Amino acid sequence: MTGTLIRGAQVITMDAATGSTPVSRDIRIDGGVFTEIGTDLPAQVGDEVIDGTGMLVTPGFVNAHTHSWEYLYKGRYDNMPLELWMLYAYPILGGTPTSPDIVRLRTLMFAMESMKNGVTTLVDDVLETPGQDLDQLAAVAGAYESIGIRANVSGHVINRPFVDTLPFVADWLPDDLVRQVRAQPVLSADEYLDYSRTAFERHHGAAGGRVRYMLAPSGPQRCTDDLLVGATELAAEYDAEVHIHVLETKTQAVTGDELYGGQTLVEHLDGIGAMSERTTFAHGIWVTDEDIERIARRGTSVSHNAISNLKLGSGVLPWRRYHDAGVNLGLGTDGCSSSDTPRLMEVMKTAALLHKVTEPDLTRWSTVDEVLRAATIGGARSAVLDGSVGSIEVGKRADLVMFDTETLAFLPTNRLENHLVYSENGSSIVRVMVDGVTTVLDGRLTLIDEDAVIASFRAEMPGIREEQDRLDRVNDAFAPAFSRMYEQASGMPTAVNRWTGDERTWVHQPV
Ligand SMILES: Nc1nc2[nH]cnc2c(=O)[nH]1
Repeated sequence: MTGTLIRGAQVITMDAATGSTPVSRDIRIDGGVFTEIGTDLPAQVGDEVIDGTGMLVTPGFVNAHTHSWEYLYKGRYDNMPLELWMLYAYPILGGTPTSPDIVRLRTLMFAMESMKNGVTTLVDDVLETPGQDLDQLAAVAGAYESIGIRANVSGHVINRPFVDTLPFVADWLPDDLVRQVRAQPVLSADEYLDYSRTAFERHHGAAGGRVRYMLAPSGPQRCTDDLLVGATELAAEYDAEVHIHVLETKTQAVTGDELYGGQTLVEHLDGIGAMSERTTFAHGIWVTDEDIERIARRGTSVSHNAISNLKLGSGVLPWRRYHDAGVNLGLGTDGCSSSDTPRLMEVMKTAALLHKVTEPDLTRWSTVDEVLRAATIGGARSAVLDGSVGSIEVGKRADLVMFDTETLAFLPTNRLENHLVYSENGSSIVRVMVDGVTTVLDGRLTLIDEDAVIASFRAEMPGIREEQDRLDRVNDAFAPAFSRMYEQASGMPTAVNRWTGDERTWVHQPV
């Protein structure tokens, strides 16, 4: 067999000509790339021919921001704002190291659920134990190699004491607890960059380019400036993504005032040279108009993580203002502890609905076209950078999702693109391809034994749960201080809703 020919499908190409409007096309794939797209294409000798009648084919979806390790805590926490939730989900005094076996299993579980939902590329900001264990990173990268998905893996790092990355909290905590937290080891910038160089050499471009390493300073207020600048420079050397959480919560906006003398976190990052077209900001909710202009000017992308932002009560990203400024947006699920799902289609639907509530002027509501763009080429541009994925065009990597439209979700097939975003949840997916290889067929993974993975994962879960219960009890000691800090920060004016004086109005309300 040489190539694959998909005949007579409805195709959302996301190319410049037809965008998100379905058109009838044949698609030929060879050597992992789309080689021909047209009508009445002849099959070549040895081609596998797939009947596309009644099928909708889209580019593979890109999850532009997630944390695979949180798969273990799906459904575990609820009704906590980010700062309190992070205390539990990211144990402040450090968790126990996780074995590479568990890392591999949880990554596979996460990737299985992602890919069955049409995700062909994901940006996995993996948090590992302090010290950044390369064996764990190898387990994550290896899992993605074996399951056939395209992935960026990090390198997530916090290198300032956690209590100093948040406003006020140290004031509320007993001194001995603050001392304990400050005594925790943190990586120096050089240690992180050395680790990252090794990770680049081992993983960047593995599996024919499918697996890439990225740098992931957790947030400007969580990292030293030399680490942020060093990461930006190293990313340029390896042409890799730099992934940073920025202005997810009002508390973080207050932090900017406290740490950077009234500068916003975006101003600070720009001022030290830590923003470029390789940078993606995760969240980007509490931004000023000027921040958005800076983001546009630097060509930095933003990942919109609508469901996680709702679940943690963080706020709503200013979708229309980003579009007005021409900022490239992707969509992300965030981790399964703050969103409970790696299914990007849920984020697509939420993003399409949410911004109809936040914008009173209906000409400024979110559209299906914008959502599909963010879920495909927008996310791809932020993650893969070189334009080789994200749309169905000749020469691009052959990542696609095929939906059966003769299903309850798609019938009566009025406008397929609307059904895709508003009616379908992944249940009509019959095939997923990455690099021209079928990775999901009729609801089953093709490259790994998913039943065996699930069985092993289930066997590990009781021990994992017990350890997390123990850590929760340790972290309970910090919770009251974190709650008070959250309340205090929430009540404060911030850079994004500052009193303007003359006009006597509040400006830039994010919702
Ligand atoms: N939502 C969210 N998840 C995280 N995981 C690690 N850091 C963060 C963060 O800042 N926000």
